[in-house]
Amino acid sequence: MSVNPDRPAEITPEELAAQTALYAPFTQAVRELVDATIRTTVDPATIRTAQAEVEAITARLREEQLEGSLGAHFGHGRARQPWGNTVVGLRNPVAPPLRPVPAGDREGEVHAEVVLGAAYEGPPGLVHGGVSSLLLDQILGTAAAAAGKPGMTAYLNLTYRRPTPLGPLRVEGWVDRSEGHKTWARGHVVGPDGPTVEAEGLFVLPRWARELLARRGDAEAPPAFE
Ligand SMILES: CCCCCCCCCCCCCC(=O)SCCNC(=O)CCNC(=O)[C@H](O)C(C)(C)COP(=O)(O)OP(=O)(O)OC[C@H]1O[C@@H](n2cnc3c(N)ncnc32)[C@H](O)[C@@H]1OP(=O)(O)O
Repeated sequence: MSVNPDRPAEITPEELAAQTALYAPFTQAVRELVDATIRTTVDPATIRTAQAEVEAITARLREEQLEGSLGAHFGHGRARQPWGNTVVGLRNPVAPPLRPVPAGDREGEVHAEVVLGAAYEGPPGLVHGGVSSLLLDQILGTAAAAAGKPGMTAYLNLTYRRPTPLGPLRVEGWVDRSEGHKTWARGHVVGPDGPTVEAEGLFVLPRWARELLARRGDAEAPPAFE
């Protein structure tokens, strides 16, 4: 986790809400810019003008910025905000974003509705296989964390049953079983015609985290990432 000494790790729910209201629409606007960049058919002069405008905005934003990545150092209580995360990050325009919510009745089960547009294309008109893997890694990890057994991905096995079309999709994850610090999770991407990609993965609470918890006498669980 990266730490920015200028920003407090503990912020109030009100400050969290204010930052969410500020950054969520800004990030969405940049996401729209990416989609428009891919799909625009305007004339060459307009492209050059737009490029200069985008470069000017980038320069303005770089006048003040963090060193390194955003990390997940701030939040309220035990909840940390992974706002730079490439799948769920509220401040990351690369994130589709995925918004997993508790669902179903399997252990740790979480679902996320998502619309993947032109930015996530692999084969023409279809979702890139690596993007499906990205979403499944996150949702399986979230399921493990939701079950109170957070961990890092040790392995992730994927079976691509059929092509995944761009457009509206659902991503589901749940815990299959666990033994101590090891949790096996399963999940799939569901398209208009049913599951397209299936995943099975192992999530391990790393040795350093286990040792940290042992030093604290197991009094405190690992941080929860919202
Ligand atoms: C701090 C937690 C973070 C929580 C984040 C929640 C956010 C949710 C969303 C995030 C979603 C996004 C998620 C991401 O993107 S996570 C980013 C992608 N993943 C990584 O970068 C992980 C890199 N690898 C490691 O850090 C360590 O190797 C891990 C953590 C995996 C093991 O750790 P560590 O080296 O310290 O522990 P250990 O050596 O004592 O091994 C422990 C046990 O595990 C067994 N084993 C290990 N590897 C394998 C394997 N490949 N197959 C089968 N078994 C395996 C091993 O045999 C042993 O078993 P046992 O002898 O005890 O029975």
